[in-house]
Amino acid sequence: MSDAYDVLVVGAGPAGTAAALRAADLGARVAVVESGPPGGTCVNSGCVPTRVLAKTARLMREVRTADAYGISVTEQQIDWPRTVERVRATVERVRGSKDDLGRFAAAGVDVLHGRARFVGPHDLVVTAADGTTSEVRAERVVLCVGGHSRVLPVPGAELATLPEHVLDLPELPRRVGIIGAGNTGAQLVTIFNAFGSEVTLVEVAPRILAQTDADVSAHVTRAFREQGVRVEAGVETVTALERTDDGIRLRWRADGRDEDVVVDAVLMCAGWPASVEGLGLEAAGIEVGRGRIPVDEYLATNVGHVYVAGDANGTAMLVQAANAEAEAAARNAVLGTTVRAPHHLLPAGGFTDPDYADVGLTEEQARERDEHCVVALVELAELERPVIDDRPRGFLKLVADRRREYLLGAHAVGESAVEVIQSVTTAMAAGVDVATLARVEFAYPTYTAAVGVAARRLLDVPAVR
Ligand SMILES: Cc1cc2nc3c(=O)[nH]c(=O)nc-3n(C[C@H](O)[C@H](O)[C@H](O)COP(=O)(O)OP(=O)(O)OC[C@H]3O[C@@H](n4cnc5c(N)ncnc54)[C@H](O)[C@@H]3O)c2cc1C
Ligand SMILES: NC(=O)c1ccc[n+]([C@@H]2O[C@H](COP(=O)([O-])OP(=O)(O)OC[C@H]3O[C@@H](n4cnc5c(N)ncnc54)[C@H](O)[C@@H]3O)[C@@H](O)[C@H]2O)c1
Repeated sequence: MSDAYDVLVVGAGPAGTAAALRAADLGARVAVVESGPPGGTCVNSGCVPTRVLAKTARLMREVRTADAYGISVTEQQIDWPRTVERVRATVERVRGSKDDLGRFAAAGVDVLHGRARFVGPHDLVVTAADGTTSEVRAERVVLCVGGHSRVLPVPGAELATLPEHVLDLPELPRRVGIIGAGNTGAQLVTIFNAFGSEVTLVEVAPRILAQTDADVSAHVTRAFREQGVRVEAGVETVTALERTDDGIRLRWRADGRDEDVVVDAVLMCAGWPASVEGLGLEAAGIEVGRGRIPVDEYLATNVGHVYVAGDANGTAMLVQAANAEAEAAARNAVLGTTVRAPHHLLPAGGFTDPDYADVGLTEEQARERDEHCVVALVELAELERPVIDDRPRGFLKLVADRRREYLLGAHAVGESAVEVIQSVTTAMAAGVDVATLARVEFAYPTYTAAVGVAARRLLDVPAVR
């Protein structure tokens, strides 16, 4: 005899947690199945640990320049076991403060610990860690299974460390090879560079952070190179990893030549396919795409009663997207399929050195739609705060329509880039026009003041300083 639910949610990361709580809130009988600790990639091996490492990296950089402020610090060295301990303790604290299990209990959501697998369109089997199984039946299913790092099909791939296992490195590697310069790879560059490791970054796309605005990507590339990082973008492919006497040889081909570097650790950050292995999608007739579970605009799969929210549908792999999609998927699952996936404004950024962030269209995308769109760029060095803080490098770029009325996108690189972009996002979400934004007073001295200067520049109004 199997338990029966109105809605079964698979996965308790950001998407699954939001979907289960919303579905329960709408009156459904809900269960969530999770094979690991609650919080998913974000809390346990993604955003949270990476953010703590980014803060550690920031502290290292600050300590290196402390002398200029008259602060003498004699030894700057990473104690890797203590760093790892700190990260793990913070993950615990975040899990505690989120208290997902407590929130599930309060909302009446049943939690089934184990791995879920479809055995029919409405039937799943949950296998617990001790091997015991239970059967579950559900009217509707919301898959929030997230993803995992892609392992490249190259000889020696097993020698690489995946980003989710970085904390398992036995010691701080003196030399690090990083494959892939998406958000994960770029953040790990900054972390290990600040920790004193020699870093080589290998990327197949013509530029690093290929999804960001081209000027942002160029700025971060320049900064990485100045910091001593070897940046190899536009390579043909990584060909092999080989064990050597004193490390791992990372081989790749570029411009028809074989290149290599010997390092102590290779971090493989080459993509993030959906976790569909062992999920039994075929038993439910659910189609799988390349590394993702395809959905329509309502987040429904080809099997109408199964929805996918979060990383697993491969649209926008960010916590903010997971939350918004989960809300829509839960409503569709409980109330009928009427709500479209909300993907309009998604601010995002990376905690590198320098930070970068964006929202909306890149300049390139905006020009493809209308070559007469208007762009204003403010260098951070034009403002006082970045100069005061010794952080004068970077910029904010605003992209507006040809009538200079509405913002289409914003791109920032430099100190506090993510927070600056968040303010622009708030204005965009509220439909604030450029003229209104240009009249807003910004507190002095702040990085966000760049928004006002850029808005005035879009209107060709000289900045008063
Ligand atoms: C290194 C790194 C840093 C990141 N930093 C940021 C950041 O700063 N900001 C940001 O917005 N995003 C960041 N992300 C992305 C963010 O982590 C994801 O977008 C987010 O976690 C997606 O949530 P999700 O619920 O879709 O999937 P996940 O968080 O991956 O959760 C999926 C859950 O499903 C469970 N599961 C899978 N299969 C099954 C099954 N068959 N049965 C039961 N349970 C199952 C898994 O155990 C997991 O707990 C980062 C990602 C990485 C890798
Ligand atoms: N701060 C953040 O918001 C944050 C941080 C980390 C990850 N994430 C999200 O998580 C998801 C996964 O990120 P990711 O960076 O792990 O994956 P990704 O898919 O975004 O980037 C992978 C990179 O690896 C490169 N690559 C692929 N094959 C390669 C090869 N053979 N050799 C060299 N390079 C190769 C790709 O061109 C790409 O640039 C993304 O959607 C990302 O936005 C977000």
